[in-house]
Amino acid sequence: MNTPTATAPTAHPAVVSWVDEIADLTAPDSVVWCDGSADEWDRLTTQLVEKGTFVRLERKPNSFWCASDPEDVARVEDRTFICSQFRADAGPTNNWMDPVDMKTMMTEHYRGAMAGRTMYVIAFCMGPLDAAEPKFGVQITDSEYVAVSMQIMTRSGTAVWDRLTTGTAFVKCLHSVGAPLHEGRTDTPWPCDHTKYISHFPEERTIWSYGSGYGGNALLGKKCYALRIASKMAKDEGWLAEHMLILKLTSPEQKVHYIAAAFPSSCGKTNLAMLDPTLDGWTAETIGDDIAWLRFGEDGRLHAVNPEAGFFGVAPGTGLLTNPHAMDTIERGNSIFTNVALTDDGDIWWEGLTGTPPAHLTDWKRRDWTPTSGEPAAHPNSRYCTPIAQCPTVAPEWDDPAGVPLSAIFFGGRRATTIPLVTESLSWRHGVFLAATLSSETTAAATGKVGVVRRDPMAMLPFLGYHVGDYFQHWLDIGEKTSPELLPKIFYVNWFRRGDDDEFLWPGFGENSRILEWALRRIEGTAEAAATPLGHVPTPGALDLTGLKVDPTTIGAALRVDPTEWVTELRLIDELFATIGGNRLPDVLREELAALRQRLAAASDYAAPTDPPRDPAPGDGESRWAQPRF
Ligand SMILES: Nc1nc2c(ncn2[C@@H]2O[C@H](COP(=O)(O)OP(=O)(O)OP(=O)(O)O)[C@@H](O)[C@H]2O)c(=O)[nH]1
Ligand SMILES: O=C([O-])CC(=O)C(=O)O
Ligand SMILES: [Mn+2]
Repeated sequence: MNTPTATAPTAHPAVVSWVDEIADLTAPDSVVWCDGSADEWDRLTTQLVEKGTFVRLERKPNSFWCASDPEDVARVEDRTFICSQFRADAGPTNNWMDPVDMKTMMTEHYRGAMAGRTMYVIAFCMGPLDAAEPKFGVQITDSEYVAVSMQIMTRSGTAVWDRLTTGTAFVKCLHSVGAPLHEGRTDTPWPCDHTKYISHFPEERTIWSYGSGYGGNALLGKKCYALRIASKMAKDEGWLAEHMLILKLTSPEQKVHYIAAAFPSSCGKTNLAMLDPTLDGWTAETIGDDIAWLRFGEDGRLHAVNPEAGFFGVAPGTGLLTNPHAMDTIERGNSIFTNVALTDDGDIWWEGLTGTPPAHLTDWKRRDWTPTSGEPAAHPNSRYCTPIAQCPTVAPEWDDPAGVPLSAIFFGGRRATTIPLVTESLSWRHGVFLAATLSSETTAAATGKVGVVRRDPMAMLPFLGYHVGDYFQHWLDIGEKTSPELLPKIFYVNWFRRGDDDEFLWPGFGENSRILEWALRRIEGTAEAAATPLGHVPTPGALDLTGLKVDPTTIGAALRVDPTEWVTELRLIDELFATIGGNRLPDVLREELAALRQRLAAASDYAAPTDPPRDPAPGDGESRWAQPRF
C-alpha cells in the first residue's frame, strides 16, 4: 500500500496521523484523498458502473440507478448508539454503550475490514465554507457510492482541504461497509455486513459507522454529524441543530418571510421545502429540506442555515402533481437513485411518479416487474440524491453564511387522528411543549414496523446526541436569550389527519400554502383564530380556501380538538414525561401539561366552529382529493 501521508492534500497533523492509524487498522489496498472534482466523479461513477453497482441512465444526464442489498435500505435505529461517557447523558431515548467498550469491540470489526478495497478520505464542510466558524468533517470510507454521494450532499474537496489548516477542529467520521475482499473473494454490487453499528462519541465529536452503505447510516455528514453530533455542539455553544426544512415565502405584497419546519422522516419536509403554492400571488423558494442549524444573529433573531448541499429525498409519492420542483431538479441530472425501479429505456420509475406504471420494469430487487407483480417496484424508502444548487426554486440565500431570520417554526407529525391541521402556540414555552410532545406514525425511513404512533420530540427522537430532558431545557433556554417578539412563532401542524372514510381530511402538498399564509397573517396580526384547549386554530372563514373544492365539515373535522381523543393523548404524554424522569424533565413542561389538562377539562363540550358552505363539495364516491394514494 502507498503511504497515505505521501499524497495527503493537507499537513493537518491530526488528520494525517488519524488516516495513517485507520489505514493500518483496516488494511486497504490503497488510499485516495478525494478532491471533489468532476474527474473524480467520472472515475468513481464509471468504476461503480463496471462493478455493477450503478446503471448509467440513458434518459437523465450524468445520473445513475442503484439497488442496495435488500437488507440495507434504511436507518437502523436499534443499531445506532450514543456513546457518552456517562449513560445518563445519552438519556432514555438513545441506545448507549460505554465509549471504551464500543471502541474496543468495533476496532475488531474494523481490523482488516478494507482489505482488497480503496480507502477514500473526504474533507467536507457542513454549511457555507465562509461561515464565521465553518464546521468541518473528514470522512474515511471504503465505499465509492458514499464518496460520490458525499460530493452531492456536502461541500467537499480541494476547497475544504485548503481551509482545513493545522489546528482547525474537525469531526472524525469513520465508515466501512464491513465487507473485506480477502484473497479470492469477489465483490458484490452492494457490499455491507449483516452486523451494523452506527456509533457516536459526542464528547469527542467522533462517529464510527460500520456495516451499512445506506445514506442515513453511511453519509456521515448528514444525520450522524449535522444532527447527533451537532445537537451536542449546539447545546454546548448555545444554538440548535434541528431536523428542519427551511423555506422562503414571498407574499403578494412582496413581503418576505423565512420559516423552518420539523417533521419526522418521511413526513413531508422535502415536499414542503419545494412547495408550489396554490394561493395566487405567493412564491416559495427552497433553502433546505432536511436539516437546519439555528443561531442568533446580531439582530437578536434566530437565523437558519442549511448545512447540506444536496437533497436525499424519498422517491415514492414524488411526481409532477405532488412535487414538480423535485422532478425538475432531478431532470437536470447529476443524480443518484437508490432502490427505485429501472425502466427498459434507461430511466427511473417509482410508485406515484406517474399514474400508470410502464408495462415492464426492473424492480429495486433487480427482478423483472410488471403491473401484476403484486409488489411495489420501488422500495418505500427509495431515494433520489441530487444537488440543491440545481433546484429551480432554490433561493439565492441558501448559501448565505449569515443564514435567514425565521418568522415561524412549524412542527408536525403524521397522525390519522387527534392532532389538528394547524394550531398556533400561545407562547415560546407552550410551543416548546407542543414540539416536545410531538408524535407520529413510524415510516419506512427506519427499519421496523411502519404505522405505529410514537412520541417524536421535535422530530428529533432518532437524532438526539444527548439527554432528551436536557434538550427540552436547552430549547426553553433559547427562548430566554432574546426578547419574545424577536423569537419565531411556533405552530403545530398535521397534514395527515383522516376522516371516518379513512381519506385524508386535507389535500396537502401545494395546498399547504393556505396554512402557511394563515400562520404568517397571524404573525402580522391580520388573521382570525379561535381558542381551543390546545392553542389557536383558524376560524373556518380565516383560511383562504379560494378555488379549493372543500366541504366545510371536512375542514371543521381537520381542525377539531376532540377532548375524547385527548384522553388517550394525555396518557401518552404522561408516559413520555415519566420516561424522561423527574430530575431531567423541565418543570415548565410539567406546568404546560397541567394547564392543557385543565383547559381540556373545562372545554369537554368544545367543538370547532363551522361556517356555511362556500364551494360545492366534491361528488360522492370519488377520492376527496386529486392526489395519488398508494
Ligand atoms: N397526504 C400528504 N402526503 C404528503 C404531504 N407532503 C408529503 N407527503 C408524502 O409523504 C412522504 C414523505 O414526504 P417527504 O417530503 O419526502 O418527507 P421528508 O420529511 O422529507 O422525509 P425524510 O427525507 O425521510 O426526512 C411522500 O410519500 C410524500 O408524497 C402532504 O402534505 N400530504
Ligand atoms: O437519513 C436518512 O437516511 C434519510 C432521511 O432523511 C431520514 O431518514 O430522515
Ligand atoms: Mn426529505
